[in-house]
Amino acid sequence: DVLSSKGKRAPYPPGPKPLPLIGNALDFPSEKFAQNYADWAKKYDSPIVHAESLGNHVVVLNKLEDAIELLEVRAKLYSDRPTLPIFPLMGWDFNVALMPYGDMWRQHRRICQQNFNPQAVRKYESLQTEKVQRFLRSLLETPQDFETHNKIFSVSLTTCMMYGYDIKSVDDRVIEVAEEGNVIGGRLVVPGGSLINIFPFLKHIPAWFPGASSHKAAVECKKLTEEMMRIPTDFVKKSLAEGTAVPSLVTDFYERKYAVGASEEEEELIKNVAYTVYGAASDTTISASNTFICQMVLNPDVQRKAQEEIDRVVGSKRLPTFEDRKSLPYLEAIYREVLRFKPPIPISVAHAVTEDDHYKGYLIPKGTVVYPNIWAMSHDEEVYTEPFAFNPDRFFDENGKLNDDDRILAYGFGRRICVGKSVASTSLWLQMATTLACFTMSKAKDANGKEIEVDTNYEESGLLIRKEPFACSFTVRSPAARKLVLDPN
Ligand code: HEM
Repeated sequence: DVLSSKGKRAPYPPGPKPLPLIGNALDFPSEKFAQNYADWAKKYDSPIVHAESLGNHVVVLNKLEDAIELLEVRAKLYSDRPTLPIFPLMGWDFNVALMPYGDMWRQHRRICQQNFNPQAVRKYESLQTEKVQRFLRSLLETPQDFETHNKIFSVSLTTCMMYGYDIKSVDDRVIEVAEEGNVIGGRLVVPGGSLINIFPFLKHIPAWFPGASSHKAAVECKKLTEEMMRIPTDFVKKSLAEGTAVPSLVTDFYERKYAVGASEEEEELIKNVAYTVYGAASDTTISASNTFICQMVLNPDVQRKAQEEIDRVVGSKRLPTFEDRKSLPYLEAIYREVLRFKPPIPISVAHAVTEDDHYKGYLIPKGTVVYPNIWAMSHDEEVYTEPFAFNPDRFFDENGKLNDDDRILAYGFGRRICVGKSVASTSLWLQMATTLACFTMSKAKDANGKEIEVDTNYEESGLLIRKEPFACSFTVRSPAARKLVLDPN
């Protein structure tokens, strides 16, 4: 059915009209991707929109049902990733999240699944508990630095899970290189970010050539990526040699390798997974937990209701634990609402199509880059009334029970769905539960005692959104809460 009855090929989905030669090169948004593509859906009166430049087709799905049909029901065709010619130059070809659909990806994904499935992640519970307790203690000591504490919580949790490497300060070189690498990399890979993506031959131009600035940035990015992999791996080897190693993905691997041997291939797999997870796990979780804090300040009634629930179910003599999760439905609704309200990767990570496909009368050609617009779906007025209000009550049915809308769209779709979602869910939940149990979050006051308005803006960093810095005051809720923070066990 490639050709319609008149012998013409089926049309592409609607979208801006292409110009001769350059197609839609000038139409692609360079910022606010999610909002812009949602606007296209309105403008062209179609939830599926399309644009094209120099043979590169992009399709954006703004409705959940289309994302499910294409990315999940037709997963066999829609599970590839667009590989940009720039990735190897950046050292990003080892990133599991960006690998093409195939055996190499499958081998890496299997290791992720073995470690991060809902049962397996229980092995991280004591580590998550330890890190959350440190987070609470830092909040008590220097509440004004809550953003730093929040960052250290997520990053150190990840580097401990992967390398047994504890990060205590944001000045740690591993944080620095990852951040620089991500900023440079993020700029290069956004649509329209680098000419190298459009003109692959540019990658043969040496970095020192005048004007080869994105090439230079890629080389810099590669150096940083290699450093980011090397520092914690060296740490693991050293700590094993010194007998100070603690269990982690990479430590366990090298222990096994030294004891019974392992192939070089296996070593690469483990190193690539650890490095990918470091990039995938921290900033996403930080984005979500900052949304949580910000919304608690802006919605004191929601906060109070959650605290009442925790007080009722958990009491004040101990901190909430994972066993309490099923007994705290309102907190569960807050977790859902945080990720609905501000999905950390609003248009997700692009999928790519491996064969020509037809859908709803449109042609989606082989190689098309497909973005599910998570933000548009989670703000779909037909599904969520008043989508721009932060309201956990939307997740309860008329009998006051949690409804079955428990699919967190923020984790993406199909075979490439976030493989770390159980880690993310448990880390975020424990952080939210214990913070609410011990602290009240409210607007900070300036030197004159006047409330400081909360900055609700986000900054786009590649495909990720990060909360802009904002002021917030953390007040310990009671002497009992203070005691729990200081002596949680
Ligand atoms: C709130 C936190 C997080 C959010 C919102 C998030 C979101 C996402 C999204 C949207 C994708 C792309 C899904 C798709 O292509 O359809 C993804 C992929 C991925 N995530 Fe997460 N993520 C989070 C935390 C984590 C954590 C904690 C880990 C690891 C422990 C992780 C590991 C990965 C990996 C490895 C991939 C690539 C999967 C693949 O391409 O096969 N993520 N994540």
